[in-house]
Amino acid sequence: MTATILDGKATLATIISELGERVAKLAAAGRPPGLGTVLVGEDPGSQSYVRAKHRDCAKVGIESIRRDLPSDATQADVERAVDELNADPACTGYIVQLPLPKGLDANAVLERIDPDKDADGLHPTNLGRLVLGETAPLPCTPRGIVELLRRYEVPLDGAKVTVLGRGITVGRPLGLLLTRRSENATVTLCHTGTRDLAAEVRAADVVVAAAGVPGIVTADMVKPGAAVLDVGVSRGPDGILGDVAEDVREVAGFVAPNPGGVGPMTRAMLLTNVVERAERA
Ligand SMILES: Nc1nc(=O)c2c([nH]1)NC[C@@H]1CN(c3ccc(C(=O)N[C@@H](CCC(=O)O)C(=O)O)cc3)C=[N+]21
Ligand SMILES: [Mg+2]
Repeated sequence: MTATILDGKATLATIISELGERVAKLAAAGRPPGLGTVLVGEDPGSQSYVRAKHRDCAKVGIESIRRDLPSDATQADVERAVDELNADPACTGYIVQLPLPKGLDANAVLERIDPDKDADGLHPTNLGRLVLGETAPLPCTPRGIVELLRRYEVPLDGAKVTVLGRGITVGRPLGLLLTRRSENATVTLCHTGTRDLAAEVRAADVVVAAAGVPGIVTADMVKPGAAVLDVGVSRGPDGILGDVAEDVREVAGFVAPNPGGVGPMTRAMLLTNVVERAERA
């Protein structure tokens, strides 16, 4: 058996064309959506993600507003950039690219974002709304994972999902999304304290690997036919290394590769959040 590829890159292209009409409507009504990004420092990975996000915006017709700050920017400098985007009517949604350089207080920055312009869904108010089941912008990577599974008709209702990683951008909010009544999955959230990771993965119909440990999910751990989504990003000398070993696709029913799987879906959901923010503004 060889797995069906969950092609995030192709799905991003589809979503970009779907969003075009909504963006045109907003522009015609005099309310064009605009995505802001705040990038601090010179990390090549972060720079390349931010570049890609603005390239996507150009394809959909979303205006781009970039605030690039040097790596020695102070907390006050970053907060000033946030205040400016909060006040800028051309910016309907924005993100602060994480991680911030050492010494900056990311939580204080996230809390300063206007929750109505929070395109990442990472403001504490919006995470709280997610917990409460209220409408809110959803974190992009978890939303992208759910959307990718939906488009490939991978069933979630009643499914056992094992998530590796409890970080605030992926694992923890993903557990909240998947256990909503609309998804109805049973979620096991694994982390460095998990006693028998292989057993937790082996029990799963869907595995989401966001541990950041190259090759931590191996073929012998995967239930035949399961869906395995690789969200791990480690940078090796030859490029991105995912969490999922190459031979998993001989056992799995579906594989979201890395690159080409969940990463582009994260960008697709950022665009979707920005359009939704503009529609609600
Ligand atoms: N405030 C904030 N929001 C984020 O959503 C956020 C963030 N900070 N910090 C970093 C992570 C990571 N992330 C990715 C986005 C796109 C790809 C992506 O498009 N990857 C391509 C390849 C990209 C490449 O080759 O460098 C792919 O997987 O095919 C990956 C990862 C968003 N993040
Ligand atoms: Mg994200």
